[in-house]
Amino acid sequence: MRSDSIFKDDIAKIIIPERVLQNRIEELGGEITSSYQHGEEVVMVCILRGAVMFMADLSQQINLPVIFDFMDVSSYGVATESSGVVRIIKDLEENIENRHVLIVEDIMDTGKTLKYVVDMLQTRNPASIKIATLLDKPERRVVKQINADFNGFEIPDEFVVGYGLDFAERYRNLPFIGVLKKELYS
Ligand SMILES: O=P(O)(O)OC[C@H]1O[C@H](OP(=O)(O)OP(=O)(O)O)[C@H](O)[C@@H]1O
Ligand SMILES: Nc1nc2[nH]cnc2c(=O)[nH]1
Ligand SMILES: [Mg+2]
Repeated sequence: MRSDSIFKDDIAKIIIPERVLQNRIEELGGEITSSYQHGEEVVMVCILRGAVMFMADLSQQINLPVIFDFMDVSSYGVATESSGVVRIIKDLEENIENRHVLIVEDIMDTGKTLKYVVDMLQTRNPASIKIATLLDKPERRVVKQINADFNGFEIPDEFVVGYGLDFAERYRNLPFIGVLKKELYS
């Protein structure tokens, strides 16, 4: 039995069902593939932990040689509001100098996490940096100078969970994006 059963009483509504999510990821993979030269190697940088599901599914839709790497940065802790202080918990293993980097993120909210990551990776002189985010909450943006090159869905300002996104580390294994019942976190 899948994870939807155990958590079904905690979810107020499903905003992106599994099939819709997977169809869009397939499209994104196509867009990303055609944005690079044929056969160009791409270092996919997954921002732990939220982007794990998206990285796994998106990478299978990219028809290019890809390298996996992982960076762990965290700004939320167990809260639903960003602290604004981004911490690096794990850095990349790869040297990205002169290589094409695709940052893979689950959600752009205030934009602070991505701004921090992009600025830091830029100092390592990659050939290019592009950003793929599954979700974007444009109403919440604080850092204005950052935009995703590829985005799956624009969503309203609601705290979402599932498909990698957590609340207090739970719900990451749901196969869809949903909104948690308010009484669980307020
Ligand atoms: O645009 P921002 O306001 O910076 O928010 C977006 C970031 O917040 C969440 O990560 P979090 O720091 O909660 O860690 P996690 O990925 O391990 O859940 C999410 O996965 C993004 O990385
Ligand atoms: N789980 C979760 N993490 C976030 N980080 C920034 N916004 C969100 C959100 O809506 N849900
Ligand atoms: Mg994250």
